[in-house]
Amino acid sequence: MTPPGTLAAEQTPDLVPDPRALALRQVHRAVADLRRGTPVLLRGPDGALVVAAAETVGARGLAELAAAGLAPPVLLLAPVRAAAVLHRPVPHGAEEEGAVALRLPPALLAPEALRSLADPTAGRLLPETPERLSAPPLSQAALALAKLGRLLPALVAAPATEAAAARLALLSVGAAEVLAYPASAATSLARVAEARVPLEDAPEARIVAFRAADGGIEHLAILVGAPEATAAAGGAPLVRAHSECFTGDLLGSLRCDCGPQLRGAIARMAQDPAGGVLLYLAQEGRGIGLVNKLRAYTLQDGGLDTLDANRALGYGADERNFLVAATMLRAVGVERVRLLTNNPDKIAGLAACGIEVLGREAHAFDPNGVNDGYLRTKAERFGHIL
Ligand SMILES: Nc1nc2c(ncn2[C@@H]2O[C@H](COP(=O)(O)OP(=O)(O)OP(=O)(O)O)[C@@H](O)[C@H]2O)c(=O)[nH]1
Ligand SMILES: [Zn+2]
Repeated sequence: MTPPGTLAAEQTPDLVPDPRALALRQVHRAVADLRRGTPVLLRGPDGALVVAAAETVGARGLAELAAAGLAPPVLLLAPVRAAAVLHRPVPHGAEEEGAVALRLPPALLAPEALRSLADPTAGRLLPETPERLSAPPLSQAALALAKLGRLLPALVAAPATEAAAARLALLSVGAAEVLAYPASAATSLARVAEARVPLEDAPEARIVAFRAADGGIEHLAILVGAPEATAAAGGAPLVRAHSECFTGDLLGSLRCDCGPQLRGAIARMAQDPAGGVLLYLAQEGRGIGLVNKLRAYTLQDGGLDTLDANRALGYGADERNFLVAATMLRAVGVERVRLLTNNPDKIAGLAACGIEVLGREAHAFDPNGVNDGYLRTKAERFGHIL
């Protein structure tokens, strides 16, 4: 019987599940489980894989994984990280497959050893070098799930059945939903709050906050002057898609050029009669997250440049998603823009998402004596126009 004060399912016809909302919710929950060291089940068309993040899994998670798995677990790594662990060049065909599997002898099937295998900054010597196996189906979706959680893309994984995972109350998520998540979350962004916030460099500024249906972190649009009116009259305001940088934006880190770019963009928009929109995107570290950016900095102090450091962690050089920026621009009525950037990928990325980029305005600042190499790498390896 339905308890008093509640509704029976048949009395709430509006509660028909919305497949997209359900998929976002399930992926978000799976990410949270991985982040706290709990295994999850990834489902595909031809079977399922129980996975746990090498970075967070503890003894209990490993025991749950062993109990749910149909075979001994393996370690899934991104090809570049696997090459470093195996002391060999990137294994043949691994780049295309997107993942490499390694056998885990008992000495390596322990939380500390797994963290050393996952993290190139851990720097501990392993008791033995693992052996390469062929990557099981769903490996790529497993790495993608860890990346969504801004974890190192390194997972312990074993084939499993849905029944075994359900017995252990492990969460189950579809691989297709994981792969569709970034685009799906981006297009679900909606305005949730806004306020007038006069800024030192732009007294006429408003901040509009956006939230996606996944319940994840908010992105912000800073409207300087009257860009919406400019757009409504057919003009093109200045736009900057600025990825958040805690170290540069807030602390004034000298390792990058983000702080001057942020303040400089706002000041420039305040001087422009067309006004501007600064998108403050929660894509820290070009989409790898602050924790991994700090790891990348450690690797850079060891000699790698900003691009190779990302790859050594198992991430791509740039993991950002331009659909977030395009959706926000559309929501404030700005679809034709003059883009403040040196990065040609941003122009192409926004254009691919339907934003008309009428022109590019250079946004370079002099090197500060610390970020010289970083800026050089952006020009030489990312193709930045300086
Ligand atoms: N992974 C990583 N991210 C970094 C590093 N240095 C800065 N970042 C991040 O890079 C992002 C800054 O990029 P943006 O200024 O938005 O863009 P850009 O690609 O440099 O292009 P511009 O529009 O020309 O500035 C921020 O999220 C920073 O946290 C680094 O060494 N490694
Ligand atoms: Zn920065």
